[in-house]
Amino acid sequence: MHSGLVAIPADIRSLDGYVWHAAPDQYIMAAVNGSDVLPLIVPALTDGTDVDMVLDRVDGVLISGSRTNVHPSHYGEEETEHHGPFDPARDRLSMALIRRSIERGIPLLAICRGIQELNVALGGSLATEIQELPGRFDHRKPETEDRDIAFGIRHSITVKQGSCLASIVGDGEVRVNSLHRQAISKLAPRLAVEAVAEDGTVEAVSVIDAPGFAIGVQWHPEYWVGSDTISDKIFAAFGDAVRARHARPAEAAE
Ligand SMILES: N[C@@H](CCC(=O)NCCCC(=O)O)C(=O)O
Repeated sequence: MHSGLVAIPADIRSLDGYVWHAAPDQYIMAAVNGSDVLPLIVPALTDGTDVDMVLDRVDGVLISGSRTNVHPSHYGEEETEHHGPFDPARDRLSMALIRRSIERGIPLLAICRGIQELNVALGGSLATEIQELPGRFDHRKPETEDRDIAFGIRHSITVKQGSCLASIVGDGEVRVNSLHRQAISKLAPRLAVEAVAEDGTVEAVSVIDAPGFAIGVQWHPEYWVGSDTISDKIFAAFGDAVRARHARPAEAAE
C-alpha cells in the first residue's frame, strides 16, 4: 500500500484517433517505486482546472518532462518557429499547480519541462535552441531508438555546497542525462540555483523560503530510479516529503 497521493499534470496527446490526457509511464513508475506514492494524473482542461480542489486531496505534485515547450507568451516573448511544439492546456494546468503547491507548502518535484515551467510560473524566462548559443553544449536527446542510450547518463553537473539538493545527493560533481533544447534564461526572482552544467546551463533550482520541498531538475532522474543512486535519492526524498505532508496534523491543514 502506497502512502501519499501525488498529482501529475497531463499532457494532451493524439493517439489511435483519440485525444488523450496522458503522463509517461516512467514518471508514474518512478513515483510508485522510487517515492512509494500513488500518482494521480490530472486532466489538462482547456478552460482551466480548479487546482485547489486537486491540491486539497493530494500530498505532492510531480511535474513531468515533455517534448512540448512552454508558450513564450508566458514569459513575454513572441512565438517564432524555434519555440514549438506547444501544449497550452498543459502550460495552464502545470503552472497553476506549481504556483499553488508552493503557496500551500505541498511538496513539488519538477523535471525537465517541469523546471522550465517552474521558472516561468515564478516570473523567469527560457532560452530556446541553447545548443546554438555561444559556449553552450548540445543538451538534446541523442538520435536513437534505444531509450537507455537516449536517457543515458552523459554529462557532469556541479551541485552547490549548502543547497537543498546537496542535502539529498551531496555536493560537488554528479553525472546526469540530458534531453532538452531549452533552458532557464532569466532566473525567476524566487528561485535559487542549486546545480549547473559545465557550460553554465542551470540544472537544478529550489524555491527560496518555500514552506515545503520545492525542487526542479533539468535532467531525468525518473528514468534511472532503481539503478542510479542519485536518481533514487531524489525520488526517496520527494516521497519522504510527501509522507510528512500526508501525516501532518489536521489542524495544520490550510
Ligand atoms: N521542451 C523542453 C522540455 C524538455 C523535456 O522535458 N524533455 C523530455 C522529452 C524527452 C523526449 O524527447 O522523449 C526542451 O526541449 O527543452
